[in-house]
Amino acid sequence: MTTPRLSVDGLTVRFRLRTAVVHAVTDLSLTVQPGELLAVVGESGCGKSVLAHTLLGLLPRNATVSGRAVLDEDTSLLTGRLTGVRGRRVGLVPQSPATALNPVRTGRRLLEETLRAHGRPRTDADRVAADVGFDPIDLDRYPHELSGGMAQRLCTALALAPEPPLLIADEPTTGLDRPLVDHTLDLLRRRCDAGNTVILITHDLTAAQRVADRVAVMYASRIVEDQPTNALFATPAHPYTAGLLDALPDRGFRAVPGHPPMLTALPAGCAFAPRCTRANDACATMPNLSGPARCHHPLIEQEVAA
Ligand SMILES: Nc1ncnc2c1ncn2[C@@H]1O[C@H](COP(=O)(O)OP(=O)(O)OP(=O)(O)O)[C@@H](O)[C@H]1O
Ligand code: NI
Repeated sequence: MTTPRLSVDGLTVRFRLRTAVVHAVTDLSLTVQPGELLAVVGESGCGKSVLAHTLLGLLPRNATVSGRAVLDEDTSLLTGRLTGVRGRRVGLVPQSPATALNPVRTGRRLLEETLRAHGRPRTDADRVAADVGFDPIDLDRYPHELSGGMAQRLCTALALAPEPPLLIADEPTTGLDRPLVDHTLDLLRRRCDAGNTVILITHDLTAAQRVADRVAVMYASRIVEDQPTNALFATPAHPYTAGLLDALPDRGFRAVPGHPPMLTALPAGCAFAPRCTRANDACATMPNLSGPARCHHPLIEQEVAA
């Protein structure tokens, strides 16, 4: 099975509530090549998990989706009929492992069922568990007998068991100690080095820096910057990206002042403008992508150095 390329084009997701519409993902485009590890970062509520669920066809009934998401040339992720294909080709490490695990099955049973469903021997269970740092002895426990970090690793093992060429890992290191965080990140990196594709959703920029080839920064439902990892950390172009980097412990520890806007009431122009020290009248209209960033006045290299 060759690894597909993922192309997302103009993806837009809305949720209808009784009195409002949530703009969860807006006009989002990206391409992930085979062997590439793309990190998607951004503050809580910016639409990262909705993006993941959309690619897996897991949206609730109050959602409407437009745009395109295609694996290879022929496999559209957004058509319900291709669920079987998707199940084998796209894996998800869910953000909330505790609620994702069937409570009446032991870890071993869950893992063996997944392996068998994908034509792999049950006897692989111990190895798949050990690979993610889950002690095979603990496979005989039920989900409620697992710590948050153990449930997290079991979910990672379940997502990897079918050996999906595209894995979307939504905050896969939550609840893990530093050594297990690094173990998980390195495991994802090795998958890419073997030719698979990974999308790592994380609020942890240090994690992204450690393993990602590219980083996409989301703000208020849109990608506002998309750059190779080294370039993004050395010369962020969007003021929001620069703000996220300034919040890192080794870079000044200054959080971006203010809060993201409500996704039910987004402004017509740049949604970051109210928090942006560079904002001016131009920001009342939505900026196009200029270079790597969607901004009317992106930072230039000299400013980043200053
Ligand atoms: N089923 C739904 N109905 C209405 N709104 C929803 C639904 N699912 C998600 N949302 C909203 O969509 C927005 C994006 O949520 P999402 O879970 O993608 O954020 P996130 O970037 O993953 O945040 P976090 O870092 O906290 O996980 C939020 O405002 C959320 O409340
Ligand atoms: Ni999320």
